[in-house]
Amino acid sequence: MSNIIPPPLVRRLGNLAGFDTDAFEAVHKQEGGVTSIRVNPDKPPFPPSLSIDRDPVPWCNTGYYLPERPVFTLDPLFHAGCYYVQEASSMFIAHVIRELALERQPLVALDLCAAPGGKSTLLNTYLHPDSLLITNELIKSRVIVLADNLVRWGHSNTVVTNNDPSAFSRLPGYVDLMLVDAPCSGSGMFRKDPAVLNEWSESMVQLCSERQRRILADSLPALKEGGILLYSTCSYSVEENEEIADWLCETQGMEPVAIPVNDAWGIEQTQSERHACPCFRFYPHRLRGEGFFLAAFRKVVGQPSFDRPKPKTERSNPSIALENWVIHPEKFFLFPVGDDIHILPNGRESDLRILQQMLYLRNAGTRVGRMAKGALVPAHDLALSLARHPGIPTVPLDRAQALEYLRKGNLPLSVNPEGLTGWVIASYEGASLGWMKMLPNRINNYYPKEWRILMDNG
Ligand SMILES: C[S@@+](CC[C@H](N)C(=O)[O-])C[C@H]1O[C@@H](n2cnc3c(N)ncnc32)[C@H](O)[C@@H]1O
Repeated sequence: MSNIIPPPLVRRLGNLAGFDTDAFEAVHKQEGGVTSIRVNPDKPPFPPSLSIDRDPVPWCNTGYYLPERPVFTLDPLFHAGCYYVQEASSMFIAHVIRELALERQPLVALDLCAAPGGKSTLLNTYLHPDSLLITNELIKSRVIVLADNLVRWGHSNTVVTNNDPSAFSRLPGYVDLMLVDAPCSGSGMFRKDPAVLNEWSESMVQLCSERQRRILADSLPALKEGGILLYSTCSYSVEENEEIADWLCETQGMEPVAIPVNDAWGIEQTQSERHACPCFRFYPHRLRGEGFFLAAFRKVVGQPSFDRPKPKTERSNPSIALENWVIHPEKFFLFPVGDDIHILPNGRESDLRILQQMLYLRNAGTRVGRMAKGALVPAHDLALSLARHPGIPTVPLDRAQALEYLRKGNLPLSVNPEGLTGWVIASYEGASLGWMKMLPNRINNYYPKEWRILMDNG
């Protein structure tokens, strides 16, 4: 495996103001990259199991660098959605949201290329809690991972879709905020994943640039006039970055949006050639993070908007009592998906109907469970949801027991000294891992078999 940065890429980057070829090449020869996590502020606890040296990511107040890379699979809090392992540069989106005051009011947001969910979970945390997040992934196998990661993160105001970007043109002017974290040639990941180096070529950059334009042109009708587009890649190539920024201004009715940043962070600010769009480049020799690019835009062209049907009066379905399962059930409406009951925050019923008509939905809101013999059989998703009722009995497990639970193993009756019966939450350091059913002579482990960990303690 070669660790030599392709000369055509270095030559091209060498022409950019502020680019230091020697430092860039030197950092790619160093062993190991940077490990960072973003904690979930809505879930306890701040992960004590990770020796976080409390070295924060400068542009994201929930991001932290770790001194080394632990085996995350063996940390129960990782499975509980208490944090997400995310490359630090990508967390810049938290800063962008705050600088553009996007968290001030509820938005309809679309994360178009979303799997595995790093930026969607970030949007869940940073957008106004009454927002609706539509998180989309084209590739079927990847949308499963995306949906699982969002279940772990625990927010109920999210709809996961599995569509080609062109499907969103059926929803003209529907969204206030669109994030396009586009598939790219991946040069920003050379240090983290040297295998990407062998796949890189100039023709691949060209292909990616064409695909990025296609993805944007196909989906941008969904952004309303005045709406914000965040465009990002993990490529260093100007063809996939600044040139796309100029193309957006020239052909898609977008104007650039400036974002103030702290110079001490080491983020390189460039301008696109023709429209002087402010662009942000993250270089691993300038800061603790991998290669990343972001630019922000506002739609200024007139955009016909989707004719939304008048919302019907929305109310919870009184025939199913969720009082003991869901906190503030009056804030949600219920809807069936097959045999399952899901909840979505009130006020989003018409959005759900529209999205169900126009798109293929992989998940919507929080799956609460299904009725059997007049009682609710709770879904795993509810166990990880922020909407779960805090009064549900909990059985605290130590680390070894928690890992046994996550392997879907058998737990001894001794974990239940209080003799609880029925459905209980298996918890670790205050965080919910999933359901157990306490029977007089045994404990049934309801951890989903497709989620179970296959690793030994190591
Ligand atoms: C850079 S990754 C997204 C990473 C994600 N935003 C995150 O933060 O975790 C780009 C995604 O685009 C998807 N993709 C690939 N080809 C695509 C296409 N033609 N249209 C839309 N998305 C595509 C890939 O499957 C991949 O999940």
